Amino acid sequence: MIVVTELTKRYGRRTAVDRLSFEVRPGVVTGFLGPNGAGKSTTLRVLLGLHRPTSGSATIGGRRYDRIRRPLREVGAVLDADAVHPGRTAADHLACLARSNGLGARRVRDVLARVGLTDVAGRRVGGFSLGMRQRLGVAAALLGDPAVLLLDEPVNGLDAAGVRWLRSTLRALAAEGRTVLLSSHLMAEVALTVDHVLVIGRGRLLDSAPVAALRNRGATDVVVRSPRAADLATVLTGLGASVTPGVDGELVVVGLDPAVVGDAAARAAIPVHGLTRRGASLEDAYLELTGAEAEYRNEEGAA
Ligand SMILES: Nc1ncnc2c1ncn2[C@@H]1O[C@H](COP(=O)(O)OP(=O)(O)OP(=O)(O)O)[C@@H](O)[C@H]1O
Repeated sequence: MIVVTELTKRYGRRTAVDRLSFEVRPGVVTGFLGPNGAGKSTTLRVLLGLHRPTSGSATIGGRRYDRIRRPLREVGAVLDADAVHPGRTAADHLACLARSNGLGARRVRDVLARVGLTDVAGRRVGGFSLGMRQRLGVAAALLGDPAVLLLDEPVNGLDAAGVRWLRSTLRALAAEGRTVLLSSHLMAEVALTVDHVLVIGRGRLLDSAPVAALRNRGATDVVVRSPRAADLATVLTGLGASVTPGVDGELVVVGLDPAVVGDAAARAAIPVHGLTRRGASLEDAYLELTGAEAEYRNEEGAA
């Protein structure tokens, strides 16, 4: 469990994090979202004891990071995929970390296997692709078998296979009861990976919600296809919907649930060949939340 309470962090006159409070629960993957400069990395750095808070607190398992006796066994972090000496092999890098944290060689083998790097364990990290370096970062974070995982922009630069791998790995780690928090500035990047999102802007919490709730918040359309589209349009308009005809007998219906559309077609004996809810994208909901922040930044950029 991660608990951030009234956390403020200032760098000189710039307030990076502004009285931020939130909790991250175990068992689910939580996304920490916000536009560039929103304060995500700063918050993670405070959580990891790399920066001191100006005020407020940030704890992991009830303790500040610097009070945790064996940090690697409590919290694993993936901050920067390039923070590994390029001349070292993957196995050496992990073995060194394990030794300095009192962990056995067995753990190195286990985490290499878990992230699928066993076959390249003896290769120098300098020759690794970004995806392989990200895997190595996750392996290092898992060395101490921690209950909490923090990942800063882990999806950045990964290809489709890498994203899929990360998604299933993080989901599996959460399913084991771990607390998993990953940051991103793009909703689309993490929409399929996270269960819950914390959205921040200008250092403040804008929202904390399950992804499903955020998805349902925006307006939704129903797309229905029928060989008698014109008749169906008349029926649906009669029920108060706004109906826009598309191609191939498709109608875009606003103002009715899919069930109501299907039932109305059945009552009128109009065949339906397709019926789908087209949700406002999560990205839309996210942009709406962070819109004011983006405007502020654009003005700042223009100035
Ligand atoms: N060490 C620092 N010294 C001064 N200002 C900093 C420092 N670190 C961050 N900031 C400022 O604090 C604000 C928040 O930055 P932070 O890196 O936490 O945002 P972020 O949400 O992680 O952004 P990004 O998605 O771009 O990584 C920004 O305005 C940034 O310029």
